[in-house]
Amino acid sequence: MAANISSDASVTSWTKVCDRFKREFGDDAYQTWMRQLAYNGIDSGTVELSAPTKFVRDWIQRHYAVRIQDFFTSEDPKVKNLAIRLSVRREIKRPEKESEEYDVPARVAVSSPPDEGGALDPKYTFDTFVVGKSNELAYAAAKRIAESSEVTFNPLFLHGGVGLGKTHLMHAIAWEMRKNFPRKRVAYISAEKFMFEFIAALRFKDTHAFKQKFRTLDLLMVDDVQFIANKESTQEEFFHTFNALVDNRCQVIITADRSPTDLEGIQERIISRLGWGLVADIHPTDYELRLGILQSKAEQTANVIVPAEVLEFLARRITSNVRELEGALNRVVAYATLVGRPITMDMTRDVLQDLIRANDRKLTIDEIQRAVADYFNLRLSEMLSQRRARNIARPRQVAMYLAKQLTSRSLPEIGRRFGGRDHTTVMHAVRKVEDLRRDDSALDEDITRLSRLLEA
Ligand SMILES: Nc1ncnc2c1ncn2[C@@H]1O[C@H](COP(=O)(O)OP(=O)(O)OP(=O)(O)O)[C@@H](O)[C@H]1O
Repeated sequence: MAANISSDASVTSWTKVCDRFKREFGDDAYQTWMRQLAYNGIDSGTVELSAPTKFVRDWIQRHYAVRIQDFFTSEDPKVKNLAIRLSVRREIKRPEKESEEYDVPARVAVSSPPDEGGALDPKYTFDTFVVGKSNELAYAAAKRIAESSEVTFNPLFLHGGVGLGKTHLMHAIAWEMRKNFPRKRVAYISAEKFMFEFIAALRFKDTHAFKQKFRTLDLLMVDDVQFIANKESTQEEFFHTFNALVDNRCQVIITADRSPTDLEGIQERIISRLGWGLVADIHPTDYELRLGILQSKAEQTANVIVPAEVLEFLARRITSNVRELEGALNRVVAYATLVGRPITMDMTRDVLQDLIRANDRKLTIDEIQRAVADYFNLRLSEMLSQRRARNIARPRQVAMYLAKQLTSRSLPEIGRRFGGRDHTTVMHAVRKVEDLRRDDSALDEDITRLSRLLEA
């Protein structure tokens, strides 16, 4: 514990930090989280705070600690670290299971109903969801649930990486259900909120109301179920809720960032149940889908024309996820609107410098070899062989050329990766292809297309 460190000046800093927190994150976050912290002072450049429970501490650590430290540093540049310790616990009566989850901020409402459509985002509908190879199964399953009065598969488990449209699809189902079956009780809740409500119910000894609320639904959607990993008692309740709903022929839809079998820290029996119905994976987007999504978003952007080459450029370069892709388009549109100039390629590159750099992925020689072999209908083994037939040697030279152009590998290294060839062979291939590109427009086009594919 820091000694003699809570001087008047540092207490004033704490007050200012609290004010800044409130301004940046709002009063709710302040009341729920920040107010739970006690300020102990600053010791050798480390701010010492204490939290009443591990849960609160971890939450603040994960969501707010970086900003809290920034606020302190801007008050006092000598602050270099932030330590949040657990304060001495007051005793509370615990439910059956020992778990870190029980202490919750008193403000979490016990009686609030699940979001029965109320908090749904009006932009997330089936109409605004662009379908491609990577998400067609998830889309079809979502549509089926929203349109049919029968439960055909239960649960629907949607999984995929961040920002690929899982939440969008859930909201779309809720909207559509509202339209098709207005009397059905549909609830959408994040697993995080489910946990909060459950903990609050325990705290206020109101688990009966909690159970009632969830077990009388026609459709329950739980987003980001990975959140309840290692939260034993929440899992317990989730499992019972889930079973009760399925037994009542109520549709359950779950999303997660990975497949049921890859979920860690979730009880085996839950994992096995999650896999009972339909498991639909949303894969990362391909170029065509990214372009389709951008075109659709650009059409919804009033008053600003986004040139096709800008959309193509974004679809090629921002590959991480749809949320980032959307963000990139929004940034360019906002900039153009602000400065009152039409959107151009130069402007786009300029505005998105950081994002483009972050998305620049390292292409490997192996990827190039596979792509070229595919493109020219060869087997990879043929490409790497010693055969000199023109239909094999030429693609091999093209692949070496692309490896030189698109990676930072040295000539000897590229040679080694092409069946142990000498660096002079690679040099010869690069020059040969450069010459051919000038004279052979068909080959030139092939190479342009291949580069695009590889860089997309
Ligand atoms: N196929 C699509 N068509 C149109 N918009 C999409 C599509 N996929 C994703 N989006 C948009 O991308 C953004 C991120 O999607 P969403 O929030 O649904 O992702 P998520 O998979 O739930 O991510 P997370 O795991 O981070 O919660 C949203 O604005 C959504 O509308």
